[in-house]
Amino acid sequence: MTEKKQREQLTDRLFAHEQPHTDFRFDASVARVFPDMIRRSVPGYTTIIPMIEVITDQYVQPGSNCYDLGCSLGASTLAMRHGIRYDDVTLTGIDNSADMLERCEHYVALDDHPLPVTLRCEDILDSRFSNASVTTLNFTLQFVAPERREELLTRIASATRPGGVLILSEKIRFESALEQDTQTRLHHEFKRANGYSDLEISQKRAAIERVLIPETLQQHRERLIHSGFDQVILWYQCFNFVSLLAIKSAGSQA
Ligand SMILES: C[S@@+](CC[C@H](N)C(=O)[O-])C[C@H]1O[C@@H](n2cnc3c(N)ncnc32)[C@H](O)[C@@H]1O
Ligand SMILES: O=C(O)C(=O)C[C@]1(C(=O)O)C=C[C@@H](O)C=C1
Repeated sequence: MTEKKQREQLTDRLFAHEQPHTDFRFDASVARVFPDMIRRSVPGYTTIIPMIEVITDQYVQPGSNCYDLGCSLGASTLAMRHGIRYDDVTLTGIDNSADMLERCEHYVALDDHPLPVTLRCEDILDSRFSNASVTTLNFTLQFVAPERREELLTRIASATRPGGVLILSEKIRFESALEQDTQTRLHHEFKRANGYSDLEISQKRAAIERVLIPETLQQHRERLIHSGFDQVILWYQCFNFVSLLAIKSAGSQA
């Protein structure tokens, strides 16, 4: 295959032609174009990934476990891997899409680093966590049913050591209708600037509507505290996409 053909195959054109509505799924066709899709769809994604390495480096503890939940193709997993400077730390990536994990294995193998990465195909609602120092949910919680989110965060918080963290990145919504409209318009302009057509933007919007349920910043903050984290810091925002750092203070019970 020519390089041009190869590039075209990896470009997200999944919503380029008019098609009947189906809910968005992380299937083989999405897995194939995912790096291109997420880079062109999520403002700040290309900043957040390298910062996950910086944050991991700051909070990882020797002899602990690190988790990347909803790891997709492993971009956030590999960022964590490069931030881990102890050889007695475990790093586990979990995703319930076999199509995503199959490609993730390939990217992990290509990444030249001595720390082993364990990949597990399972629903994070069924996963067990223990002795955690850094856990990442990079644009994953938004796909979990809202009524199951608190129980998941509570299990993560109670498995987190004192001084450990959760990095939580999410698409958010706004209480104010005016801000919601402005931020949504700016997000769509970002997509347009990245080459998506109006048809692609509107068909993708309809496909994710019932699958990706955004909440407000305040809902996230309050639930993280209620789940057992002691401090929540907004460390990144671009339009309606944010990343939070939830910290278990050094004095709290693990
Ligand atoms: C937007 S992607 C995450 C991107 C990735 N963390 C990164 O930084 O590139 C969301 C991922 O979460 C996974 N996912 C959604 N719900 C899940 C669940 N309940 N259990 C496991 N994985 C889930 C999806 O299969 C998908 O791969
Ligand atoms: O909100 C959108 O338009 C998106 O495309 C966002 C988003 C995400 O935030 O995960 C949704 C699905 C794909 O995984 C890539 C990006």
